[in-house]
Amino acid sequence: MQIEEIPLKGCYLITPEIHKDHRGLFFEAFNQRELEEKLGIPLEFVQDNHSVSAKGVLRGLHYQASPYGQSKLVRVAKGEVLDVMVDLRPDSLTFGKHFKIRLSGINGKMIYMPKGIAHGFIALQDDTHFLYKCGEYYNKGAERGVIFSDPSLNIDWEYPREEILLSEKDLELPTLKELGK
Ligand SMILES: Cc1cn([C@H]2C[C@H](O)[C@@H](COP(=O)(O)OP(=O)(O)O[C@H]3O[C@@H](C)C(=O)[C@@H](O)[C@H]3O)O2)c(=O)[nH]c1=O
Repeated sequence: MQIEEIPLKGCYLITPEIHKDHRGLFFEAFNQRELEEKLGIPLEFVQDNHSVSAKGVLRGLHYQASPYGQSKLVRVAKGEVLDVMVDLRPDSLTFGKHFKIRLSGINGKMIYMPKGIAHGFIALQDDTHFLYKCGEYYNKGAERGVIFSDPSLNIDWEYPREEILLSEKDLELPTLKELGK
């Protein structure tokens, strides 16, 4: 697997080695020992999540409040997304900045993000399967989010606004300013 640090400190792009043959392909989606060695940090994931989205579904931007923050290792098993991370760590040099990347079942790319990052994605194909490991359990009371269209974040979702599908919860998320951040 290849690892590159992306412009948000502590976030990494992971490209697995994909073995193709006449039957199809094979790759290691998670190898704790190798990933810990390459990232230089201990990893302890306690929950695996799997969501399925239709084209145009936008989930985000989500995080859990301290002390329930979640590191995440995210990937797409089928379909494609534009994945977006926003740095909400108050002491970070890249606070308020975002990074986006296309993840797909074809490119197999993954992102590791530490806690303190708000995360979201838009599905670019129907029946997109998004899989992720979390370093902390889901905690309903600690769920937080920032509205995807926050003008101060200025994220180009590269998708027509009128075709974006959101949950009612995500439609009502606050801006960073409203959160007092
Ligand atoms: C996230 C989550 C949701 N749920 C439940 C709550 C709700 O009834 C249903 C759907 O939840 P949501 O609408 O919050 O699902 P979703 O919008 O897919 O939320 C996810 O979005 C992406 C971008 C993330 O990064 C994740 O951390 C998570 O916040 O599933 C769990 O049981 N466990 C979980 O870990």
